[in-house]
Amino acid sequence: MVRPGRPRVRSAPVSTENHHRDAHSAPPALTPPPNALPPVRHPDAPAPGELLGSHYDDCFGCGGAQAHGLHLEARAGDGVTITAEFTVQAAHQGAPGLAHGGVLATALDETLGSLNWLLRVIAVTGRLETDFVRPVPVGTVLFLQAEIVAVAGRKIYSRAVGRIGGPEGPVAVRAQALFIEVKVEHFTDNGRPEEIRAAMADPDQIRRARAFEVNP
Ligand SMILES: CCCCCCCC/C=C\CCCCCCCC(=O)SCCNC(=O)CCNC(=O)[C@H](O)C(C)(C)COP(=O)(O)OP(=O)(O)OC[C@H]1O[C@@H](n2cnc3c(N)ncnc32)[C@H](O)[C@@H]1OP(=O)(O)O
Repeated sequence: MVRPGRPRVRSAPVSTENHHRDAHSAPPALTPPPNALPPVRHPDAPAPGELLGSHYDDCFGCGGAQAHGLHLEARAGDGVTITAEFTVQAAHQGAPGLAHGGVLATALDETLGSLNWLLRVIAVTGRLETDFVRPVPVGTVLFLQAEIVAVAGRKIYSRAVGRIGGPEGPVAVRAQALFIEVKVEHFTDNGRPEEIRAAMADPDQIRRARAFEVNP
């Protein structure tokens, strides 16, 4: 007799090969090609230890104007690395008392996005692969560390890790990513006109966009 309800799924053996992935075993789309080069820190990049500041006040990741945003603060590190922190708020829950996975992915995405500032390149996320290693309670300070691994033309290969509480805390999330360099027109051609108009009227925003544009 066939009973209605949830089908029984016999679980197949689970491969553990991806559990502790590093740059040497990245999936194909996230593996730098043979012609990739090491990243070069731009001479005008913020000094190690300097806060990067928000790239846009209304950014959900780093903007000050988003009440329920992450308010993530990123700081330049040595070489082409950054660190960042954000405190998981009640508005960021998925399960009771725990951070939503999408919010944690946002924190990784924002940290990796900020990292491109050290190259003085505007880039957007093409691919972001995230491992969720341990649950992150509300109230946690998530401490993120990110680095660019390699650059191939417009493609920027990077990775990040998020730890609970501080730089020595247990790993909660990891990510590998591919960012693609774009021109300012990526935003001006595609963004909703009212926000683009407001951004164009804001001298701070213009200055930030120009800083990217003069990239030699
Ligand atoms: C006054 C106004 C001023 C405004 C100025 C603002 C300044 C703001 C400053 C900083 C902003 C940073 C914001 C940070 C926020 C955090 C980061 C995010 O969340 S970003 C949002 C999420 N991401 C997207 O919305 C991308 C959507 N996707 C696209 O627009 C396109 O797909 C794009 C640009 C990524 C690529 O399109 P193509 O036409 O330009 O280039 P193709 O030829 O398709 O790709 C180039 C290469 O990349 C590979 N590629 C592209 N996507 C890939 C993927 N998903 N996986 C693997 N490879 C991929 C391709 O295979 C190709 O490789 P081969 O050159 O042939 O070797």
